[in-house]
Amino acid sequence: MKNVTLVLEDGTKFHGKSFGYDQPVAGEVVFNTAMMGYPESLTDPSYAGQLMTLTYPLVGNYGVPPFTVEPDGIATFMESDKIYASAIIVADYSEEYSHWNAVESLADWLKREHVPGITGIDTRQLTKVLREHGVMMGKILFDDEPDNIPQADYEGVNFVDLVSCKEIIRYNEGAGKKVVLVDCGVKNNIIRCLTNRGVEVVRVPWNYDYTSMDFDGLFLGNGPGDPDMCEDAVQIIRKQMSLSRKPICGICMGNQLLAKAGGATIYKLKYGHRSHNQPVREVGTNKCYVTSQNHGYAVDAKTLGKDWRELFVNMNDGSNEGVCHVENPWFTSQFHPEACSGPVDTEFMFDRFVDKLK
Ligand SMILES: NC(=O)CC[C@H](N)C(=O)O
Repeated sequence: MKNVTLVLEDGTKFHGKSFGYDQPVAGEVVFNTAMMGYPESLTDPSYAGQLMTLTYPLVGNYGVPPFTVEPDGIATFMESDKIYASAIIVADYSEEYSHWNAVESLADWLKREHVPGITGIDTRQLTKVLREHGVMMGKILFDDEPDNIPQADYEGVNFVDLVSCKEIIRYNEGAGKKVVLVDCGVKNNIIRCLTNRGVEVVRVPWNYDYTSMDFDGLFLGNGPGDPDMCEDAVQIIRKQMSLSRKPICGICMGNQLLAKAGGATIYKLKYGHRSHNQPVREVGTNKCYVTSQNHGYAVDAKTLGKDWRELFVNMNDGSNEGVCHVENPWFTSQFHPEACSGPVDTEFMFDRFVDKLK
């Protein structure tokens, strides 16, 4: 195992060992406090451009599931077709693994996909630094090589364009109600949650103009990076809202894009929400849900358009967790009701949406 150093933008250094692909890398350093779910998180396209730190200390002990594909072309156990995170940072990589569904080790998977992984990092201390300073850019450097990689850019990069599908993909063709799914970097479980409810899904590229297509509802998926880079998608949503009252639902990036289309502005959170235990209250009720999250930006609820209101609020920091239109069936969540990984308490969001299609 080669010696490596994680160098943060402010000069803070953490020393560790490489257990993945031996290659220096730069990106936005973020932390996730979930206790499990590394196969799902690594393949979540929303992690593109990020070095993913896990605070749970023991990682790798349940290995990696196989990349089998279902008849509709979707991976059975993964959230997309490859690893999207730029690297993984852990405290204690477990070389031994054991799980009924594991076919390889995390190290072998990272090497095969050319993704760096480092271990021996005090990830809880690293997280404290990120929480105090705010999210930072960083580099993983090999101690026996000079630092010859540029610092990465995060803000100002259109990651959605890099990860979105390039052509229309159809699932459950002819099944019944037809849903246009805007792919900003959509996770497979959003597609599964829709097709399992008997709807046809037409997955379109993030900037595709679907407004003249024949469909029953619009679904705006998750995706990486700054939502302000997705102005084209916002314009198309606005056009759709001016044409019809068809149901619209959105998740994460989808919340941000719909809120933007309704007039709201977005800001960057100090250090993002990435975990399985974010408490969220449904506005106007005493119902609190435990949710899975992965986002670095948030909707500024004070700027919501006049016919819009907050649907969910984060009980830790009061940030927005979803919006809805006061009259039309347009509603979203900032959290991930599809979970994968994480709690499934809020899967009812898909039921609410499919119900509205009728
Ligand atoms: N998972 C997502 O869709 C994240 C949305 C956006 N990229 C953010 O970080 O806030």
